[in-house]
Amino acid sequence: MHEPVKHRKPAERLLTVEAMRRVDAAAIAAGTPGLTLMRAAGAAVAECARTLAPDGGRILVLCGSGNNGGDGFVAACLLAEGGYRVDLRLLGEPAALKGDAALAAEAWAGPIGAAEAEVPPVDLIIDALFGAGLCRDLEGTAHALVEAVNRSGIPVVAVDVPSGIDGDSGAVRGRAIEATETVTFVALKPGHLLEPGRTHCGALHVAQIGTGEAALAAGLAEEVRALYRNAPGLWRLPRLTAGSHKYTRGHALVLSGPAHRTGAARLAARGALRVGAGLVTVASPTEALAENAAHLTAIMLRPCESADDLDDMLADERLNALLLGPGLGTGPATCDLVAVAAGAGRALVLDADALTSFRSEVRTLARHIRDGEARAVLTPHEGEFARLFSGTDAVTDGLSKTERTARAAEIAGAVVVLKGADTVIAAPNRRTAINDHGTPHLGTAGSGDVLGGIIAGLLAQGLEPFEAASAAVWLHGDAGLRFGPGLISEDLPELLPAVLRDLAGDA
Ligand SMILES: NC(=O)C1=CN([C@@H]2O[C@H](COP(=O)(O)OP(=O)(O)OC[C@H]3O[C@@H](n4cnc5c(N)ncnc54)[C@H](O)[C@@H]3O)[C@@H](O)[C@H]2O)[C@H](O)CC1
Ligand SMILES: [K+]
Repeated sequence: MHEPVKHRKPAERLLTVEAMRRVDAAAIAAGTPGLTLMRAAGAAVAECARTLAPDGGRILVLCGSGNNGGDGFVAACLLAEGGYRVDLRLLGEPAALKGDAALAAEAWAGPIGAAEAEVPPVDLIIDALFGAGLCRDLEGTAHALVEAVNRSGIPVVAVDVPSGIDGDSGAVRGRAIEATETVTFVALKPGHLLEPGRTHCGALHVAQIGTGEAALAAGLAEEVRALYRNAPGLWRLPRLTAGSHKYTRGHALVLSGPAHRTGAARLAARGALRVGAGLVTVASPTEALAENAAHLTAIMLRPCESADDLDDMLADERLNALLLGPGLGTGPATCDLVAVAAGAGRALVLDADALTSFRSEVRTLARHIRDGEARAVLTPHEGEFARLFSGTDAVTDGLSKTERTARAAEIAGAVVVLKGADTVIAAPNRRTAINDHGTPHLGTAGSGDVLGGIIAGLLAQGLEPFEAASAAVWLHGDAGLRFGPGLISEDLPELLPAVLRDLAGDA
């Protein structure tokens, strides 16, 4: 059974590799020797190793020539002292060891073997080859050794980052260790949460190594954007008061597609209502009214044949959150509807067909949003993203998913939710959250429609776009985690009451 997340923790900031280096430097400048940090890092690795290896078991420690390797040497000393049979192998020449890593190596009394592309029969492997200093694809012996480790099926504890994973993007650089557990330091890096890095990490542990809050603040001070792990500490859901009633909880309007394509809008509308919008209306072409009416009860229905009809409807200022896209159909008519919706200056969610209709015309869409001062959230999956932002620098090769999403948000002048196993939410000011709270079972028809509705429902209740989008992605993921196999999108709105109850219970 999915355990409800205890929240009220402050938002978890992520550190880029560069920011981590600044944290290290600030701690050392404040008087903490680098070797002290390394000893604490190595001790955290050894502690994790003890939970995976049998007492007195055989442990292979693979060290690189940098400080990641230095952490490995420290862990090897502690494990050997603790009675484990440690086989330490170095990738590269001992002369290449410098600074703190060299000092850590000097403390190792055992033999230093040469790391080759083979793995002896051991109970556990510690991967201390490469960490934050990975700067190119693995090749040669390094590549072959990582392949051998992965083929061995032996449990692996990765130091800081699985070797071969880029700490900022989560990309695999040639080949990467498939770790059982990963011990990182001070804070998670984006690569620990972005795929495929997330999957390569296995269970994640963040160890504090004595850098201190002041060093963390110093490291974060120059961050070009605030990077977070999405969790309830990052946003606050609307709270009902005794005076709350349906007119104080906003009114979401969802545009429906034509007959036989109305289900997506209904899924979205149900999500908006379940997450707490006071009123939800589906605006539907006349020919689909009966089809929609047959399925709707608490959700109201209005005819809408054209952009003019929508314009007339939006004279009602109480319609404060709009969702266009699911099942709407692509083409000029949808572009006209989006232009009117954006021009009304409301909170606006654009998904699916509303995004595809502006393929490679994102600057036109951005102009509608800007001119209408709409508080917009775009929710593309990768395909819709590529089409919408084609021709812009948001789709430049080699960029991390966080960078692509932040650039897209700046270009669109809207919050962008780039959906996937690792969903990234970014605001035009580059504030970014990575969501790893979800399940592959959410990959089912209509799941994105429900997500759009949850965002619209939270916008209707007054949440700002970045918080509404981040909260909705997390709620959507939590609902999916409660159901698992057999999940279909119709289940998702009905799971929200339990999700909301558990969150409220933790207040
Ligand atoms: N506060 C902390 O987070 C601490 C982290 N520690 C550890 O330090 C490493 C980072 O150490 P660094 O020396 O900068 O780099 P690496 O050890 O990751 O890399 C070693 C070395 O390898 C070379 N290299 C890079 N890519 C390749 C490649 N594809 N093929 C071959 N060689 C490569 C490059 O020259 C690097 O310099 C961090 O991960 C933590 O584990 C501190 O120990 C404690 C504080
Ligand atoms: K590593």
